[in-house]
Amino acid sequence: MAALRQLCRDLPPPDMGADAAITGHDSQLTKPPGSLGRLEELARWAGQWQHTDRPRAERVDIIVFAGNHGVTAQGVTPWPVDVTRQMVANFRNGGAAINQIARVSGACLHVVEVEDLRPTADMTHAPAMDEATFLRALAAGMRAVRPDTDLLCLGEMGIGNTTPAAALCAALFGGGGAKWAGRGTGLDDAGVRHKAAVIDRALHHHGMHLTDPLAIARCLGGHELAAIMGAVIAARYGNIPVLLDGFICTAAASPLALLHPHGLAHTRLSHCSAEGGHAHLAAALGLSPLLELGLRLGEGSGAGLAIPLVRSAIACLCGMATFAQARVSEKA
Ligand SMILES: O=C(O)c1ccc[n+]([C@@H]2O[C@H](COP(=O)([O-])O)[C@@H](O)[C@H]2O)c1
Ligand SMILES: Cc1cc2nc[nH]c2cc1C
Repeated sequence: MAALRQLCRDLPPPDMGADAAITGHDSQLTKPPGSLGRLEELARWAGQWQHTDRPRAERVDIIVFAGNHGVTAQGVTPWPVDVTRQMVANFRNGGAAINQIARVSGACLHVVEVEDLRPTADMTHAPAMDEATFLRALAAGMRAVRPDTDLLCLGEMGIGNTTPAAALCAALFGGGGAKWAGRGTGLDDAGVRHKAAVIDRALHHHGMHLTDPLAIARCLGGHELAAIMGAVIAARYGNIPVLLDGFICTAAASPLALLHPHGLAHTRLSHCSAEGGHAHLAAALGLSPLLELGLRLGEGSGAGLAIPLVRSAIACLCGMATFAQARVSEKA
């Protein structure tokens, strides 16, 4: 745990030389300054973290981390837990939404069954993971990041995982179960109230241990959430910008924001999920979503949909003519 904490404290900074070069080049391109809006910032972000003034998004990976959750014993999801394994098979057979989005976006999809889909402990009675399991799940996420990736999209699959995600948010940012519990895969109002009460019970059970972001991630998180955090850390050390997906994915990365003042600077939030807690979480982290499509699927779907935005941003930065090259007059 001490080594992990140090790794989080020592996260490398962006390349501000690349940033300055991109800003200079962008000002020469044949468009009114600022007219590409957030695309200009996206291209600069990619360059800062790839450490180059000519960023690329050719090799794009989408990794879906799958895991199961002991807290499903508390009736927090309307779906049977077997659906996690069944959906993993569906990903492998090409039949899920993310397979179609990955194909259209030109990304390579990888699926990782974290801890072989064994469930975590029920967080209302015990820490979801012991230290060894938490570190193993985190390391699985780190290993899944390929060093030659230009851009990494993260997603998850895990029946019941909106509950650990909401519990994590409540412990990290305050507000209790009622603020963070949402409908997930389709709970009704009574189901959401029950889920909020389950979260409050877990928070109460772990109360005295919940001051440290890593302890929170271990006691209230999940295997696939820990793996996502590992992947976000590995990407930072590997100079790979990251697109986060929905509520669970963002919650999984959140401990890093409290362990390092710029812990999530190499990430962008691809979209704002319809899961109620996601907008609260984006606000707490100061992240502004790229898309708002009413998605609440997970699987990395929102991250996959944002790939063309990053590609377009980079294509404009690297492919546009300058005023001099195109013989276009500059602003008077
Ligand atoms: O990405 C999101 O914001 C999101 C919001 C609601 C549900 N999900 C997906 O639904 C599953 C968890 O929902 P639940 O109701 O079983 O906790 C899990 O597989 C997630 O990928 C995902
Ligand atoms: C069918 C189904 C597909 C999913 N994909 C991500 N989470 C999911 C949850 C369910 C229930």
